[in-house]
Amino acid sequence: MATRIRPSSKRCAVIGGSGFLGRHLVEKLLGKGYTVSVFDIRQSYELPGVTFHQGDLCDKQALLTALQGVSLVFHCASPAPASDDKALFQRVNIQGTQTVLQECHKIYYNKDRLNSIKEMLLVLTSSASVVFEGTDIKDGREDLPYAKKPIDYYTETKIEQEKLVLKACDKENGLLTVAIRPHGIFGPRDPQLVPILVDTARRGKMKFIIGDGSNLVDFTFVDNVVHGHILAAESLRPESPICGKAYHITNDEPVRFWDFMSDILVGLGYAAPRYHLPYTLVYGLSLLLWLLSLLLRPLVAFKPTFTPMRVALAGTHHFYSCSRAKQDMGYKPVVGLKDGIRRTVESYPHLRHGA
Ligand SMILES: NC(=O)C1=CN([C@@H]2O[C@H](COP(=O)(O)OP(=O)(O)OC[C@H]3O[C@@H](n4cnc5c(N)ncnc54)[C@H](O)[C@@H]3O)[C@@H](O)[C@H]2O)C=CC1
Ligand SMILES: CC(C)=CCC[C@@H](C)[C@H]1CC[C@H]2C3=C(CC[C@]12C)[C@@]1(C)CCC(=O)C[C@@H]1CC3
Repeated sequence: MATRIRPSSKRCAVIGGSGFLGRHLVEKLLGKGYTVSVFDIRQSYELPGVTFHQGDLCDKQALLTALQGVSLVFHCASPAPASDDKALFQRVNIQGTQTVLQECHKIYYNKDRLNSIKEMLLVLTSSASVVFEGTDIKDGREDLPYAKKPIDYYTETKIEQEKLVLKACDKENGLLTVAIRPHGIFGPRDPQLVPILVDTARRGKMKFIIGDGSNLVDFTFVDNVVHGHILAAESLRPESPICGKAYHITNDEPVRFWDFMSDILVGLGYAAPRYHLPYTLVYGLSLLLWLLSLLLRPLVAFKPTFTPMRVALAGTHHFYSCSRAKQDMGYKPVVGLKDGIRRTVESYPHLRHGA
């Protein structure tokens, strides 16, 4: 019979802990004296103080094993937004999240009183994009309605996932939940932003600015996102105002999308984009390409670089207010944007021009 592990407030689980954000979160938690169970479909590193459980989020038994002895769960697993596999998003983000909620309930109810879990705490990594429909958002607050026409399957399922988690918050039944909505996470080891940007530059496609280049966007250094998650976890108590709510976590320094991209590109030795293209033209073309890729899918598989979502992200304003997080949990970014960009650029020597 498996040994029962007594839960401790310094033991937690990170679902998706092998990923970019997950690993940064795990490292910070270890530094704060937590021991961590990582649950992920892959194992990408080893660290003292971390127990790895390799498995799929939808596998109840595997998940239950990983959550033994834990009363704090961070859920930051998701398929990559670049995928267009609708079934995968539904399975992982919706069914997988339902499984997480069920297993959290099970841990709470199956506790023999010796375990003395007061509450199960669940911190979900949602996304500020749950309110983004492809049009400008300026200083958006958490009370903006969810996107009625989500721009892709990723966004569609992140909305459902957040609704499920917030609705499950139930003080009477010992499950406390909160959702963190980061935006544009960047930093060392990010598999998306810098690699996509550099790849686009290396293919000679980073010459153009979509629109007039004045659109303001939030980019959030990964340490700030981690800080927001840990603050949320440590503030999550039955009497706390954060129970069952969503919180924007950003760098709180909106920046022109194209200035941010140029700073990274120039920092890595590439030329900044210079020529302007009209936004509506590029967006229209991206829609056409996307439709074409769907129609031709049975014959040829091609993935357009310029998806409608990416063009919308590159050509509109989308920045969010963090005043709710500041007020309810004392959030303040710990790393400024300039410093974050410098640290990020330095962490990618292999992506420098000519490397
Ligand atoms: N990167 C960004 O800019 C933003 C990310 N987010 C959210 O942050 C979270 C983390 O994102 P990243 O670290 O950037 O992504 P990532 O792709 O680096 O990490 C996700 C992790 O989830 C794991 N995973 C995927 N499917 C799984 C499954 N079926 N069972 C178990 N594990 C599974 C992956 O193996 C991976 O390690 C995601 O929920 C994402 O939606 C939200 C806003 C912005
Ligand atoms: C703010 C935010 C939510 C960022 C998320 C990260 C990615 C969606 C971006 C990271 C690199 C970006 C990028 C483009 C679109 C958005 C990203 C993928 C372009 C494809 C937009 C059109 C171009 O001219 C090239 C860009 C390359 C980098």
